[in-house]
Amino acid sequence: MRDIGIIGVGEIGRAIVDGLCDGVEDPPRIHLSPRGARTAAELSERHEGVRVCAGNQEVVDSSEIVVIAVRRQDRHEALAGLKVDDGRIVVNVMAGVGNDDLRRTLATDAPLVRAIPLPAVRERRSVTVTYPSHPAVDSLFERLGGTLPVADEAAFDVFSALTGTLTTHYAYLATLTSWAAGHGIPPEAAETYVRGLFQGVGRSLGDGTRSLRRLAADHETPNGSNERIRTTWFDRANSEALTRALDALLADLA
Ligand SMILES: NC(=O)C1=CN([C@@H]2O[C@H](COP(=O)(O)OP(=O)(O)OC[C@H]3O[C@@H](n4cnc5c(N)ncnc54)[C@H](OP(=O)(O)O)[C@@H]3O)[C@@H](O)[C@H]2O)C=CC1
Repeated sequence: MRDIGIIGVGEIGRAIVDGLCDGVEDPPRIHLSPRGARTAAELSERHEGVRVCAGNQEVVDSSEIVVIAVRRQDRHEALAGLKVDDGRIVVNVMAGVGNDDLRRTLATDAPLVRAIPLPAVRERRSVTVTYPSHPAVDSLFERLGGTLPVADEAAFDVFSALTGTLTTHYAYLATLTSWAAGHGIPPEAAETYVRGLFQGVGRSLGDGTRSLRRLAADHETPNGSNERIRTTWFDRANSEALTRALDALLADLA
């Protein structure tokens, strides 16, 4: 696919453009919506094949694949009245917006594919969940780190809920850092140390030969400090609270 359009040029729109273009020998032509003007202008200056359109209809008319990346609450304003003929392929990255909902808004018979690109598509290092599988869309996300097509929209929503846990992970690390700083460790030293510790965790996650339970056990001395924090803080009540929060998120996404 040579022509890709993006309606909604914010965080995730920008990550997709950078992933498709940065250091790529033969990048696609990319057509951006005018809103998010500063980001759109910056991207079109930085990448040769990227241009800003006069309006959202021009994005659609110029593109074989159109990525919809506005916030959920902005979708009607952004999309109502657009004409999307059946020959285009629409990629819906809006969290919590099902394809039925989007089809009503766009009133089109064009193929609609849901996708969950994450910011790491910028470095082409993130696997993108898609539903339903479509060869052109799957090959687009292959270029950005990989594609994981799933069997139905219910499975898609489960993966979508999982992606809602990322910033909690950063907040957890920030809390560890603040705790150490509260005990007199210079904040910078605390943060550098915590980042290093969990970069090690990231590397060990790359070892697919060990299950997550195995990795936890391998890092734990019986009756040691790790076992103590796991069993006294991440205890059954905490784990169940997390499960309930995920269930509630899933219910809202579905
Ligand atoms: N951030 C992430 O990691 C992920 C986000 N998503 C989904 O992607 C979507 C966008 O998220 P994110 O990039 O974080 O949000 P941002 O707020 O960063 O970007 C949304 C963009 O949409 C633009 N916009 C608003 N109204 C219109 C319109 N009428 N026509 C064209 N563009 C418009 C906004 O412009 P302006 O600034 O002028 O308002 C803004 O640039 C959401 O639905 C989210 O659920 C999905 C996966 C991951």
